[in-house]
Amino acid sequence: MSKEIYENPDLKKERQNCPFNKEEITHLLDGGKEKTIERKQLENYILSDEQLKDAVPMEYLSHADKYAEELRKACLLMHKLADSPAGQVPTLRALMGAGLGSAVLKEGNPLALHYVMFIPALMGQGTIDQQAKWLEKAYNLNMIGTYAQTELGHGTFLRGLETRATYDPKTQEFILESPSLTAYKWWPGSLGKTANYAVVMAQLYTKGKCEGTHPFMVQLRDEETHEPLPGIVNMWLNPVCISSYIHYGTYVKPTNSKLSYATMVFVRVVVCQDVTTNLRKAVTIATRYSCVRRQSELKPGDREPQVMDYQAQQNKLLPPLAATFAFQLAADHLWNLYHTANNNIEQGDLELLPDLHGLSCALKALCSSEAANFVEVCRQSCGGHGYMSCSNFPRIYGQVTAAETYEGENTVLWLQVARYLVKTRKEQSGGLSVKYLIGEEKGPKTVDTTLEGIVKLYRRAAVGLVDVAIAELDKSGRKGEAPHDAWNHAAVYLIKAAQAHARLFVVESFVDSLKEGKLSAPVRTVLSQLCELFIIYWLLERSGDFFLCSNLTKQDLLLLNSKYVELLAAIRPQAVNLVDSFDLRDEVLNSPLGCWDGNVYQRLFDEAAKSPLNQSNVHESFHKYLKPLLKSNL
Ligand SMILES: CC/C=C\C/C=C\C/C=C\C/C=C\C/C=C\CCCC(=O)SCCNC(=O)CCNC(=O)[C@H](O)C(C)(C)COP(=O)(O)OP(=O)(O)OC[C@H]1O[C@@H](n2cnc3c(N)ncnc32)[C@H](O)[C@@H]1OP(=O)(O)O
Ligand SMILES: Cc1cc2nc3c(=O)[nH]c(=O)nc-3n(C[C@H](O)[C@H](O)[C@H](O)COP(=O)(O)OP(=O)(O)OC[C@H]3O[C@@H](n4cnc5c(N)ncnc54)[C@H](O)[C@@H]3O)c2cc1C
Repeated sequence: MSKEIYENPDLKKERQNCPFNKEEITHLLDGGKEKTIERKQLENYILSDEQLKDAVPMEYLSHADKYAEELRKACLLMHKLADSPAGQVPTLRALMGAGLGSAVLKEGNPLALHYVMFIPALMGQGTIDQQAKWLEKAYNLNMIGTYAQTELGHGTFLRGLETRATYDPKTQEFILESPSLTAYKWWPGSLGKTANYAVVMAQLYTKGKCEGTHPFMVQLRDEETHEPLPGIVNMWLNPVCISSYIHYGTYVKPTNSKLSYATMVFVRVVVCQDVTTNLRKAVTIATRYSCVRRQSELKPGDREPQVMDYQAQQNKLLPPLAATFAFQLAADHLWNLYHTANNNIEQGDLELLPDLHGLSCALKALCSSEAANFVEVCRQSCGGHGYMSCSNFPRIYGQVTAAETYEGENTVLWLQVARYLVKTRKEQSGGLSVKYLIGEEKGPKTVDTTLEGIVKLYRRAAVGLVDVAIAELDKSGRKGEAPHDAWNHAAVYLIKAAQAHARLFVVESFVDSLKEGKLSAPVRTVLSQLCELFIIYWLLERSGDFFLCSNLTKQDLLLLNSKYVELLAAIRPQAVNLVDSFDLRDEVLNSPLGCWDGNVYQRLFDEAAKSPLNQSNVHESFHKYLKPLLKSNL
């Protein structure tokens, strides 16, 4: 007799009469039906392996045991690569990020940097000969690498890195040294115990002149014993410069000194997708839980309502739900730009490099900061149970908020974006994503609150805030301030302009994707509602920017507020169906609050029972500490 599959009755009701085809949205997010089939096959292949399951919850292991357990599984995953039904690269991409990878490696992947930065650095900056020598070794895992750039004293200011690589023309060797404590490489993932090689970013000195930061391949540990090589702590020998800038002792300048920063651009691009995956997990957990959880009294005398029926809860969860689509579509556009720019750069055409740098900084800073804020809202929307470690919100939040710092601290990246915007606006020249800055904004300044009218408002704010920042810079200049002081004193305006640019890109990506996409009418309807909700939400959150830069009136704002709450009510009935469309397996969500069946309370109880403290009625510490205290009559 087949066991009746439990489904929480409220969730069951939420799923009845779904007006759109969930699979159509799943395919849209996966990149097509074939990609969905491939993903599901890969998930089955990985998640069915009993050796990849945790015997005990990771939170109850020691630091060293956590490391060992994650390394065991990471190595097992690499052995499974060869037989993966999805092929090596799609499998690696799935295993490195917040999706399938985090379902197995909950504390992090000790081999992530090898694939996310070490190999991309070789591919992006190594010469053909160097790639021939190292790439096969790296792909075959005959070496494990990391990307060692950040030092104790410097992470942001790369021109201030202290590690030096001095070229000795006599021996044709580079001598790498960390001249001070603050020069010690600090933070690189896998550097502590896992990697035996590293791409080390160091200041290149040749003929007594500093030529700036360059990447060097350095062996860290003996390939057999894994012991650190002699002098590894403060002196590294035999590094090799990864790039072809030293010809017979003479330094040959690269076509663009920033090409050595290319690896960071790649990670900024993939981070946008990764934080979006984490946000999808958080929204799914919070939405399903909010339809299972019944609390308080909405209508006097009635049964306790689903907390999702409170407008306040819809206001918490539906904007992040909409954001998952907005960020995914924007990240897809950025990924396409990355490939176009990279192909051009390989042909020596660097024209798109500033656009790629500007946009990757903007989107990485926006998606990571917005996702971190939204994940925290999702956590809070689940009350006390959202605070539990087993809810998975603490881990999801930790992963997303880290992305606000790594790969370029967000504030610093916003200022990079502002530099690019001010230059484009002043020089009236620029590439893809800043066309709106070239020439004057055309059309009437009157406001219409249609979708197109709202997009025009975003464009006005993006242009207007750049002009406000430029006016501040010019004002400081007229007062005789040096450019660097004027820049520092305009930072608040510059960052606002950068953020408005990033929001415009996301809004236009969302709107354009709906225009271009081949969608069924029901899917187009629900995605259009999400799009309109999201762009009004952001406008209401940042209304000051729009008042400053357009003819937006109080009446317009009141109208948009009404439209916003109408959209909350319109989307509410489809919230569970929309998160079901993400097709995130319970193992990927890894949360008793978000499971498909909604059996929340039993799962919470089962999780609590796993705690070592719940294996006995009285813990031994009672007799050691508490009992003596109780008897001490203080
Ligand atoms: C197989 C796997 C595939 C996929 C993976 C799947 C999932 C992965 C998911 C997630 C990732 C998983 C794990 C990742 C975990 C951890 C990774 C984190 C690793 C790190 O943190 S590595 C260290 C990162 N560090 C930084 O980012 C440092 C930030 N600082 C800088 O970048 C620079 O200092 C700076 C840009 C802030 C300033 O540099 P500068 O002072 O040299 O330049 P200026 O400001 O003076 O500008 C001069 C000029 O140069 C232009 N410029 C600057 N940077 C770039 C660039 N990168 N590209 C192009 N152009 C650049 C700038 O615009 C100026 O131009 P202008 O014309 O003169 O104005
Ligand atoms: C989880 C994680 C993983 C990491 N992995 C790696 C890795 O694998 N390899 C690696 O090399 N590094 C790695 N890092 C380091 C990371 O790249 C740096 O922490 C990051 O670049 C920020 O630099 P910082 O720590 O020096 O911060 P700082 O730049 O010192 O930031 C401190 C404050 O100073 C402000 N600030 C700095 N410069 C400016 C400016 N010009 N204008 C205005 N404000 C400014 C910042 O906004 C911030 O508020 C990792 C970090 C984390 C958190």
